[in-house]
Amino acid sequence: MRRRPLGPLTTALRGLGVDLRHGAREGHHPLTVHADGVEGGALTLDAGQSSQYLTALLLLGPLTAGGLDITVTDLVSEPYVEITLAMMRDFGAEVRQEGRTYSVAPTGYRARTYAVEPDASTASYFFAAAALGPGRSVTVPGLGTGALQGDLAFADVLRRMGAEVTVGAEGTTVRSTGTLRGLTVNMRDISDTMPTLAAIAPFADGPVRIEDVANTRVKECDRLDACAENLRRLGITVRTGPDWIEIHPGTPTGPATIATHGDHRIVMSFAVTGLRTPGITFDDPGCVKKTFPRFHQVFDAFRGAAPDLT
Ligand SMILES: O=C(O)C1=C[C@@H](OP(=O)(O)O)[C@@H](O)[C@H](O)C1
Ligand SMILES: C=C(OP(=O)(O)O)C(=O)O
Repeated sequence: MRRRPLGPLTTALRGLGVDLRHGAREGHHPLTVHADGVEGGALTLDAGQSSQYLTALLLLGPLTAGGLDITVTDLVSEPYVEITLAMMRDFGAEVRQEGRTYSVAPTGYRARTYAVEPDASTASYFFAAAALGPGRSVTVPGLGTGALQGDLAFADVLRRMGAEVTVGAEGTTVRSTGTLRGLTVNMRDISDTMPTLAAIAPFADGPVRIEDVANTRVKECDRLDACAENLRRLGITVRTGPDWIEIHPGTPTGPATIATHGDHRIVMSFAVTGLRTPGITFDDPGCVKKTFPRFHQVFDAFRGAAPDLT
């Protein structure tokens, strides 16, 4: 967490009169906030490195005294803004959007019962495993046409690669067709699934090039470098640039220990590679606890399960 850049959010909060002090390095955790409510007002924000600067401020908006007007100059991971706005409205917030300006009224929130969708980012590992085949199909119920999460679009990427994908009102099914094509894909909106795609990319019949994912370099680890490092350990040819990765077809070869860098998504992604690569182990398998503490048990059961899994 100490590596993660927070500067734009810090600047915005200080501009709103919040007394925020960083404990070690300016613009990084840890931090201390002394506050007695926030008056609100207008601000300009660069969310080109993380949508979480914007969503944090949006969530604050209803709780300010006078409301917030936030004008965004750049933005990544836009579906996370959409899901935040939808959920805020479900809890009684009023947000207007005109172009790149979000105006949040000081309504407060109303408590209610709320059903949380199954996690689409986590589903990506099982969808990717289904696309790898052979003869596999995976259905995730409760994650279908009405889903709010942008990461469900990962299923569209698998469709472009040749998998059979059905998104219905009740859920989503991915089925292998025996074909996995290479492609060039922009993952700016769905970058948490970049490692999932990288991990199955060697099995495609042509290069897989993933573009516009610079912000994956400032996640739990530098995910572009971590994917490249681990694919190379498995004997795969990989090229990377500031915001892209290109993975060439090949047969990943173990045994190999995946360098996880403490990142849950690196473990879960390379577990999918492990379905077709004997001898993959992890230097820190337990780091999946961030989002999926029982991942290894569930994935082992999946590995041995019937080919049609719900
Ligand atoms: O709002 C959120 O919970 C998230 C927003 C995205 O982050 P960035 O906008 O920082 O890319 C996403 O990658 C992250 O996993 C979760
Ligand atoms: C929460 C995640 O990402 P971030 O570190 O961007 O919050 C995640 O990868 O699940």
